[in-house]
Amino acid sequence: MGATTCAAVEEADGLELVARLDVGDDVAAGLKGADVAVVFSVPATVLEHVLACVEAGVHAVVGTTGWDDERLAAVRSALEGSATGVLVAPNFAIGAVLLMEFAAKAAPFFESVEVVELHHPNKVDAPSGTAQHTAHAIAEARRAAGSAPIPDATETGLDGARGADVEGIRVHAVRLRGLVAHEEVLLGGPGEQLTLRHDSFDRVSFMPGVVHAVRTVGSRPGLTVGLEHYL
Ligand SMILES: NC(=O)C1=CN([C@@H]2O[C@H](COP(=O)(O)OP(=O)(O)OC[C@H]3O[C@@H](n4cnc5c(N)ncnc54)[C@H](OP(=O)(O)O)[C@@H]3O)[C@@H](O)[C@H]2O)C=CC1
Ligand SMILES: O=C(O)C1=N[C@H](C(=O)O)C[C@H](O)C1
Repeated sequence: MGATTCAAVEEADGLELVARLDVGDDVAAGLKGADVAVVFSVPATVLEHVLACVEAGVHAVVGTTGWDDERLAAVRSALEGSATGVLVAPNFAIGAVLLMEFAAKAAPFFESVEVVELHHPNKVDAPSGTAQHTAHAIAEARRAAGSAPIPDATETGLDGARGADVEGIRVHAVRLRGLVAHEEVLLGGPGEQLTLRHDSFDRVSFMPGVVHAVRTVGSRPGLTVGLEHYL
């Protein structure tokens, strides 16, 4: 993602690539002269990198996954009283953002909803950040609508066979050579099924969203989670 992002920024009107940082580089020194940093590193170091951006007053567009409430709270707290903006977006593909919105809209109308994410086998985290964001959006929509719990989604007694439980939504992770990044949301009711699917066949699919975020983050102080808030 780092290399694809650098190429996209170099091609984008009005943007200038001022540095590329990799493992071992001095992040604080690399941020000098930058307005915005784009972060696609690894879950283990992403918080440290984002806090370095906040400390330097550099806006951050963050694609790295593996976030939890505690780490997001640390970013929020570092940003208090600051004009700096941070966007943490689990997926920059416009189609994936729309899939999440469509899934949340449809979720209260079906008895059962499950999420299947499918990725290349080099992915280090599971379930994907996108699948977790999707499950949270579905759970929130069902709560708001007063939907009943999904049958057979919690306390199944079938550990390892029914995927992860994310807020009462079952999320399944497939890792397969040849795949890039894909997600399906399956919604079932008596006698019918709705399937929503998004496929990223190439990493260029994330670039329009990344470039839009780079152009927008400076006008959005504080922490934003999800590209949908910038569209
Ligand atoms: N939000 C979105 O739309 C997308 C998000 N992602 C997420 O982005 C992240 C990166 O994905 P991807 O590019 O495929 O993964 P890669 O493994 O290809 O890249 C990770 C990069 O981080 C570097 N890195 C590792 N440790 C450090 C460190 N301590 N400091 C700085 N850099 C480090 C790696 O360097 P080296 O190779 O030298 O180890 C590598 O260049 C993942 O969390 C993934 O889920 C991916 C695609 C889209
Ligand atoms: O690691 C990946 O490749 C991807 N990671 C993100 C995620 O975890 O959701 C976004 C996309 O699915 C590609």
